[in-house]
Amino acid sequence: MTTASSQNQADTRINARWIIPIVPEGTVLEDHALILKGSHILDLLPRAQADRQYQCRETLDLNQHVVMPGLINMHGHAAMALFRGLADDLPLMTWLNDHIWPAEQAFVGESFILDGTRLAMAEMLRTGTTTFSDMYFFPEVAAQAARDLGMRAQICFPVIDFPTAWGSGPEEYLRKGADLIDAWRGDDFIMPAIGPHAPYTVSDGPLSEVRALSEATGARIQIHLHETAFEVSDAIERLGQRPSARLARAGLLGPRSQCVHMTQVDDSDLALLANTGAHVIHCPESNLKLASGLCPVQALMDRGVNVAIGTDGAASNNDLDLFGELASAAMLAKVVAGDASALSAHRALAMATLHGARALGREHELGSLEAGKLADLIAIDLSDPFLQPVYDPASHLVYSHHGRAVSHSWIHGVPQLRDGELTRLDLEALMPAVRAWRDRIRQRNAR
Ligand SMILES: CSC[C@H]1O[C@@H](n2cnc3c(O)ncnc32)[C@H](O)[C@@H]1O
Ligand SMILES: [Zn+2]
Repeated sequence: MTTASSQNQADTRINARWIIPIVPEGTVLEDHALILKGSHILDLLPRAQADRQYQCRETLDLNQHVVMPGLINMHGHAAMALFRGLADDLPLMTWLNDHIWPAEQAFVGESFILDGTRLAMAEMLRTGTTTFSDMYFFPEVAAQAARDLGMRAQICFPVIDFPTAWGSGPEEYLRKGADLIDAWRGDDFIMPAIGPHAPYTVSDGPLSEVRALSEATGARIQIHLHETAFEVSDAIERLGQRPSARLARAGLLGPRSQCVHMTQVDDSDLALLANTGAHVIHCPESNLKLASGLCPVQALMDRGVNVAIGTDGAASNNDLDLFGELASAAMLAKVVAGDASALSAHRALAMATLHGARALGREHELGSLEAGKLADLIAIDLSDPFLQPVYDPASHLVYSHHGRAVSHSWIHGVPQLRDGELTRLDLEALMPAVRAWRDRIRQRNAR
């Protein structure tokens, strides 16, 4: 007989209709319980066994829900949420040169970053993201905002050849960035990283400083790479080599590198990525909207390249719902590979969780529901009539679902979303600031 005193003590027990732990891939557990203690997952086991083994402070019955690891949005520019819908239906270089960079020059500053990042974090939390990667100006402000809220974030400080509101050029960016890395060393939530913008905006000198800083500190490097065919053909014409080859020669491709977009991939690129252990971050909706191109996800995975997923900024997507991104990714992968079995629903879910954790170098503690890992998880309510009947919850999560059905989330064991309501961020209180930015930005555009 089990007595209360022989039971293990824990904080939270979640009884879920389905649990998709991601590891082993393809698994759907029914009528299991997840046990949380402090910031970690203590156990994942059948409910009857949990009754015998654990006494928990609180128990949550999620009988119409799927529980899975929190999503990891591996690429974005969070504060660009304030530029959502500002410049649509344009190709990348026109969008950047004629619209986005002038708007950033006019408006980006500390308060823009704080308000925009908070708006983006609210949307990401509401749609199931628990960890995000950001590459934007005033990264110290974004880092503090994420830490204050309790979201996990890789914060990539920008390196770009021209002056911006954040600094006068690469030398200052790298100096401030090294301080950022020092400031957050050892933090569980904030992972400072280096964000050289793209091969066409960062020259060889700063690129070699980026490599040196990454080698000295272990910081990851995230870069927009092979986003368009023009980027590649222009580099071949001007420099006589593909951007991927230039980065490899500069020592920038390796297990700490995250290459964002990769819509142009030939055999030499495949070999470079596979041989160096660099990660690819796929942003399907941004690639579609800017007509940039299509990433050959299945071919990359077949060669053993780790492919994670990101939304990019809300100005080129135009939302931060990673579940929507997964639907786009899964369907595009099939067309690109000419194979309906490419990027299955379960593999897509792994791409948004475990593969992101791998790119961050935190696969041992994030990205799957396993005892000993951090308690970053979400619940999705599948009771909606238009999600019936349920044969395989993974199918609905990827093909039939949108992020608004996410009902609960925990990060580091702390509840962030309860019955669809954010617990630690007052979205209503943020709205006046968002409207004020809209008015200012609209006024300038009307001139
Ligand atoms: C130097 S901070 C980041 C910089 O990148 C710009 N940006 C946003 N989306 C994209 C994209 O898809 N490709 C290239 N650059 C992008 C953003 O506006 C910032 O200026
Ligand atoms: Zn981007």
